[in-house]
Amino acid sequence: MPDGDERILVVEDDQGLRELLAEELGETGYTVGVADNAESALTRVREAGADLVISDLRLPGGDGMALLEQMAGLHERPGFVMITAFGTIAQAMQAVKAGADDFLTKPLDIDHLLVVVARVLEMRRLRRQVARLESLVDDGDFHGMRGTSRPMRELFDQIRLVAPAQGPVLVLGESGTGKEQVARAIHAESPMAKGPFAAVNCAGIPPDLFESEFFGHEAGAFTGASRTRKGLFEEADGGSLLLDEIGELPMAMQAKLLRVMENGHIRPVGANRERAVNVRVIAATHRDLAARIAAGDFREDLFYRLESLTLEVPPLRERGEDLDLLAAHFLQRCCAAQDRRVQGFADAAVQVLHDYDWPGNVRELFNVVQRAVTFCRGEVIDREHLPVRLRNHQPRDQDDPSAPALLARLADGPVLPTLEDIQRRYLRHVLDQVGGNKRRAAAMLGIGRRTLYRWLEREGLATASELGRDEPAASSAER
Ligand SMILES: Nc1ncnc2c1ncn2[C@@H]1O[C@H](COP(=O)(O)OP(=O)(O)OP(=O)(O)O)[C@@H](O)[C@H]1O
Repeated sequence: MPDGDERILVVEDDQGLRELLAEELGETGYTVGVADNAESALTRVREAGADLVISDLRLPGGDGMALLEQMAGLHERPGFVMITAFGTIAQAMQAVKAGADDFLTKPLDIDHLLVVVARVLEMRRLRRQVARLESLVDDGDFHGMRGTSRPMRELFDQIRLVAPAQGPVLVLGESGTGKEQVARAIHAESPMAKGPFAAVNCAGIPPDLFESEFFGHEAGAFTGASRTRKGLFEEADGGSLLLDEIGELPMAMQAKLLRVMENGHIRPVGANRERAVNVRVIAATHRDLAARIAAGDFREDLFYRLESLTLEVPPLRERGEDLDLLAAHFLQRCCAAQDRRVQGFADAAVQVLHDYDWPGNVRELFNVVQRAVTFCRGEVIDREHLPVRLRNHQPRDQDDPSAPALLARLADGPVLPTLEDIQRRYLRHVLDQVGGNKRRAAAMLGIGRRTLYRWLEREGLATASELGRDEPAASSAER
């Protein structure tokens, strides 16, 4: 029995038949709309959507076949049942060939009609379910993270590798790249998956509360501690604990954290005994920890304890086709949340999204799509629905007035250099500019560090082992 959620549009110019069909279908439990010509039917489906269209083959203002063709071009194509006159079986077959799900001949047998309607709607539900499941596989859904680009596939492989291993994991990446999602995926792939997952943002804890947040406290341990409270390590016992923004942890807490990670025991504030805990620590940061160490803000010993399993989450601008995939994914999510039916992005909007460099990464993209869905009143997100900062953004090359001058300098000999020559010279130039710092060089070139390593090795500018030595943040998983 239908629950009224399924919407059927009856397109019929014969008023008597139209009303009869609407009544029968309505009484059966469907939500029914009507139209008496092809044009208004199309407008209705575009604006309000429909799960099934039942249309007469002959209609004023365009025939049912043309309507069928137009429906096929819609993003969410409704099911389609064609009504033909008795004795026009050839036309009915033609309609099925053109994509109609079934046909009915006049005079209509209402019981037969209801069986056909139920079957077509059921088929449509199943088709959508299959498409959804296929998209989960094909769209590279890895524990809620979407990505089919090479850097993301590599990241998923690395997560599968580090998850079963013992020991802490360090997750590096710019803000909004999905570090917390990566931590959840590590937990889900690990032997501790059935245990709890706890997360804390170290930047959000007042310094005097750190110890009790991490290790808990006994009742009366300090003013305001009226009851005994478990700390994060006990909450995460048997599972994983994400320490987000680890770079913000005060030095004194870093020493205590290191101790717990080494001996697996905590002592709640005010307790006179230690307790054993079994927690997988996952630390994340967008900070350059090597620079924090150099500035005296981060303990080197803690860093070395954390960095043996390091994962780097690539920035969105290095993920190529994932931008479209994520935009479409967020569009679907936002439409569902706001109960809207926006079909997609106009070419001009896609261009703007691609020209932008996404400093806020995936989180920024989500916010942009959410805002666009709110501002867009029609079916398609266009340029004007995107924020001004995106529309006014100049792609990097045009941005840099020195680029033509630099190119001229690189190519200033009597013979024009090859592209490889230019690449080699440009690499040296960028390395000079950043004082040999490979992390910054990679960021400036807009490529991943491993790609930079490959280039440098190929150009004979360094060997793999040399490259590893001055890069404390490079992971074993990466090399
Ligand atoms: N690959 C992805 N697929 C789908 N959603 C994603 C993906 N990566 C990130 N997100 C979403 O983007 C948002 C930001 O992700 P997350 O909080 O994990 O980033 P973060 O790197 O931890 O951010 P911060 O540095 O600010 O702590 C979340 O809403 C998350 O669900």
